[in-house]
Amino acid sequence: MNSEFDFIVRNGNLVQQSGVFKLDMGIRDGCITAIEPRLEGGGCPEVDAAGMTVMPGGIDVHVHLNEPGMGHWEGFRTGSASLAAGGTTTYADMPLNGRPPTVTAKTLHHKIELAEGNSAVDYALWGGLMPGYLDRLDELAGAGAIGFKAFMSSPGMTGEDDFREVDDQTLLLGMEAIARLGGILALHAENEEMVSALAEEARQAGRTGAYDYSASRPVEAEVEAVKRALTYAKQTGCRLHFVHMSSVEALAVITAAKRQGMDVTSEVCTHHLILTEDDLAVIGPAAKCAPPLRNQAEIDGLWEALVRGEIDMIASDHSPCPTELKASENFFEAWGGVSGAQHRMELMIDEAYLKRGIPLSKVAELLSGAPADRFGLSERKGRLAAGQDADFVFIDLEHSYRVERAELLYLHPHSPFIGRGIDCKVMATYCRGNLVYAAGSGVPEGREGFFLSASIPKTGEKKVFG
Ligand SMILES: NC(=O)NC(NC(N)=O)C(=O)[O-]
Ligand SMILES: [Zn+2]
Ligand SMILES: [Zn+2]
Repeated sequence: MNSEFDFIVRNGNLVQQSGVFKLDMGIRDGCITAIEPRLEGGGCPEVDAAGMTVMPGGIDVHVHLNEPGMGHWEGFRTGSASLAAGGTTTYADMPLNGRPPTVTAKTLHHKIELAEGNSAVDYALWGGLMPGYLDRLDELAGAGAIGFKAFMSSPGMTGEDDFREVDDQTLLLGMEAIARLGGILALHAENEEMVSALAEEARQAGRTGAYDYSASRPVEAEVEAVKRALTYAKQTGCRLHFVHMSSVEALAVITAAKRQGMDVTSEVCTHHLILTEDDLAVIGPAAKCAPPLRNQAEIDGLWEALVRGEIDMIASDHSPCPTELKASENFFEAWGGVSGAQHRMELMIDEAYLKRGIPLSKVAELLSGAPADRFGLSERKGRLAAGQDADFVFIDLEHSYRVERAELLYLHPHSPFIGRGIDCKVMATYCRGNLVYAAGSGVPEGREGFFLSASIPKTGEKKVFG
């Protein structure tokens, strides 16, 4: 064999920033080294992608895989397998629900050890900002955290050493420190006093159904938290990323801040774009999350904002738990978090492209390109282009199917999307040129996912990988 490539992907419909084009892709040493209408083979193996839509590997910057300590909820093996099956080739794991949370360099390094040999795809790690750990932000940055995450409302775990929300002072000082490091602070933005008071009131009155839960976490709680965080960011110069935005009003506040020149981005989750509180009432606690599912008018508004370019990226916020914790009749008791890692890309292609006519190139930016840019991964990840890692996904746009429990690769196979029809399917996922998922055969045993270490730059500089 005499070829400049290890293999060629032939005749796929490649989703690129400027549109979708029928092209060949040459792969060598895990990278895309050429993209052209017709590549000379020279005898190397070829993968026939005719009829397939080829998306850049998905980048999901918001998942909770729960190791160490909580691997019985979800771990790197099962969580990363579900991501691979969903077309995600890079994920960023949140600093909580593991025990201990990722708030020191030592705990971050321990996570890397646990992921080693178990992660089907590449990954980055968030470090946590919480009270009492302000002086650990430097070491987390040094250990390669992709950014920092804080909760403005309770994260829902009650152990003494568990991750907990920031008080205003920690938030402000944390932003000061993170700005100095040139990092980004990701925020779960809900006003804790409002949501805990409303929850208490509802529980006391015995109002514990789906609509009662949603009403206990109103849009105002989100808007207030976003405004407060932006005030501190203005004072400190800290870059912000708002996770799982659920309301048009909060997004509008973020858009206004961007127009003033603030360095801030927003993420919206698949479930907030697709499911309503009426769905929560029908599906049950499998669809319980915080902020909660809202109504159809809010969803329509979110889609309009997405079309206007006011949503920067889509994440799953995969927050798994044992299925028993989703069984309670009382919506305040059940675990808050949606298992959604496996369907982010399919659902977005189905809803955004097939149903709403949003171009695939735009969908790919929301799923891959924009998160890569924002979190310093775009030298290697995020787009189908020569010089990038060979992370790509074959999508069959002709394949309709229904989500079934038996096909979920989560440790605990529940999802609010069970029973939902989807009009496209991930047929194969490649990470750095390796096949990490194929419909029919699943995820191979060998796990070669890499840790993507972000050395946090001074503001304005580019990140480099370790
Ligand atoms: N402890 C959690 O995993 N919380 C998560 N739960 C949700 N979203 O319901 C989150 O991201 O806030
Ligand atoms: Zn959150
Ligand atoms: Zn989360």
